[in-house]
Amino acid sequence: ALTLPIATTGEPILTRVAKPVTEFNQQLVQLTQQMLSTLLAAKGVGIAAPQVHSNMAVFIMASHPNERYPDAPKMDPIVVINPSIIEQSSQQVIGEEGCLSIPNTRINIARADQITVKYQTRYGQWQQQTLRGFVARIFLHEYDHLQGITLLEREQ
Ligand SMILES: O=C(CSC(=O)[C@H](Cc1ccccc1)CC(F)(F)F)c1ccccc1
Ligand SMILES: [Zn+2]
Repeated sequence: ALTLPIATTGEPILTRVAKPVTEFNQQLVQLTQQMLSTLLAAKGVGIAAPQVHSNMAVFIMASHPNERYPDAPKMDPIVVINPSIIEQSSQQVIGEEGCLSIPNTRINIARADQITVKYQTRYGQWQQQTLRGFVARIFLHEYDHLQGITLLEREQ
């Protein structure tokens, strides 16, 4: 099967800091393919490597309209590797989030509405982008996973 088991709350992998990717090889391409099929099968809008028991600094964002965010942009999945956050707006927005690793849970989280980020593509090319709204929210949610942080640690 192309999908991978998803780690759930209590599994140590979810609390560890992910390691930077240094080898942009076929193994990495395969991991991103398996993460994508796992994400699509779970009907999520994002997934991070630690959630599929890999400690690599990799995640995928795949925004699409959903009942919580009906006007969410429909976008092609983006593979994000070795991300960093360059700037975050002081303006925050509270929004409801879910997590594939915390089943049947919805938590309201305050996040910066606009962020400037830097990351590498699956081919190792550096990208710098400004993200807003729901896509910024997904990025920050997945970025947290790479720091070993989940919604439960963010909940007020
Ligand atoms: O599609 C989901 C399912 S949960 C999901 O896609 C997580 C990503 C996410 C959901 C909502 C806001 C930000 C990120 C996936 C995770 F946990 F693996 F990262 C969704 C849930 C609540 C609000 C909007 C969408
Ligand atoms: Zn999550």
